[in-house]
Amino acid sequence: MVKEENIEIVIDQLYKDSRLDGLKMLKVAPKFIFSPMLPEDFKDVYLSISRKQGEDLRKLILKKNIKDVVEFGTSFGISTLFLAQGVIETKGHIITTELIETKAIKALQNFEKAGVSHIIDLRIGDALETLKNHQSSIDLLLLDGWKDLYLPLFKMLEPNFHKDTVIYVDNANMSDAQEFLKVLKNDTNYILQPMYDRKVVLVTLSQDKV
Ligand SMILES: C[S@@+](CC[C@H](N)C(=O)[O-])C[C@H]1O[C@@H](n2cnc3c(N)ncnc32)[C@H](O)[C@@H]1O
Repeated sequence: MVKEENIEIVIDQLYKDSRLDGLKMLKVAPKFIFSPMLPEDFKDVYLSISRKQGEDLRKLILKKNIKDVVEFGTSFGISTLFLAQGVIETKGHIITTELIETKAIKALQNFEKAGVSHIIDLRIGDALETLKNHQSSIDLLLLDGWKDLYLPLFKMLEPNFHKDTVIYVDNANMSDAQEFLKVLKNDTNYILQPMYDRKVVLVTLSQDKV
């Protein structure tokens, strides 16, 4: 049986460890004057969602009885653990994917410590490959990886959406997410709802179109 307190302990520990994120980012920042930010530049950085976002995601899962979750961008697993808190109660399941192997291995250890490995399928590699040919329907898609992949991933997984699917777009206020959001804004099939001062956009399907 999953012990809620074990998940909380692991989440607390990970947030403590992530306090050094700011410092680590400062160290690599000069590099980005000349070259684009790559996932491997952030191999030691959590880049996680906030605790408030995590707690609200859990509530969203319960409110909408979400069972099938797909996450792009596991990092060390903070967001996945919040998702797990929700789907434990709805008896659901999470597929999450991470490009950087060392991060994924740490995330797997964190899921083990929290006692939630049995409900999480972590796929190591490029999300466009690891989520290819996805067969089952998706209740919640969490986009929290590199922004240039948001649109191709969204298009690839769109056939798996249903009328109540929720797409949670994190870091929606970043410049490289704007092209993706523009496409969705112009698509009458979707409704966009900004949250947390536009850091997040929640996308749902227009009910008159489904
Ligand atoms: C913002 S972080 C995710 C944070 C995590 N969701 C959390 O809240 O704890 C984004 C992650 O996406 C990963 N990533 C970037 N490009 C990817 C790709 N093509 N496929 C899978 N993961 C990728 C990065 O390595 C990074 O760890």
